Amino acid sequence: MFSVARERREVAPGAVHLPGWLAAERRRHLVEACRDWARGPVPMRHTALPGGGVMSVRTVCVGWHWQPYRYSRTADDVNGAPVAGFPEWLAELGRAAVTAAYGEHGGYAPDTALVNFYDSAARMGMHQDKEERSGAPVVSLSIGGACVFRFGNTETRGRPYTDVELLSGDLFVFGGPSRFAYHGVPRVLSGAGDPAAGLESGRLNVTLRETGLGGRRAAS
Ligand SMILES: O=C(O)CCC(=O)C(=O)O
Ligand SMILES: [Fe+2]
Repeated sequence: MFSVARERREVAPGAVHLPGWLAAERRRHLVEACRDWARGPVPMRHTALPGGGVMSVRTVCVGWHWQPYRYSRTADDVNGAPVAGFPEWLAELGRAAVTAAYGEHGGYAPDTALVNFYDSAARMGMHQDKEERSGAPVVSLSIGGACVFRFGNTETRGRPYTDVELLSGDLFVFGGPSRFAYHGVPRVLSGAGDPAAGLESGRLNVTLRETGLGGRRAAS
């Protein structure tokens, strides 16, 4: 079969795409962890938006709970439960990811993860990740069906932007001058999942961030 080589690419200054970074074993482990987090103490749900709608992706958070547009330790817009602890292995994975992107991790200490599940119809509009009080990079890990990831600029939701295809195992890190760039997922391209990683259908995306909000909550 003819295949197009996918290589490391700096999409914008500080925004790096590393195709196929997560090996099968790590993908499997991450899928299993996401399944555990989705079971509770806070269930995976469609986040309610202030305008009355809901997001099409389903989300569960680790370390800190994100709701539009703040972080808290309890899932006040879901069931009020304390969010699952942020495990050390996930922080280590984040440091390895930043090192892979930039050559060093600079003491990266992520303390929250947003786990998003996309079915074939789900999408995410252009937004900034800006509730964090830290300029540390965002680490984005994708597993499952391919999607179009749109990475833009820090000024507007519109052009210029670059559309990147994210496949299972891809890493995307955005920091430095790109940390507060608008980005989104205009469409999912495949509902195939990643059966080798234990994901039968859909797409999982995990973003790691430093909230800058205080001490880490240890996993129990
Ligand atoms: O699903 C993705 O690739 C991006 C997710 C995202 O931007 C977010 O959770 O803030
Ligand atoms: Fe985001």
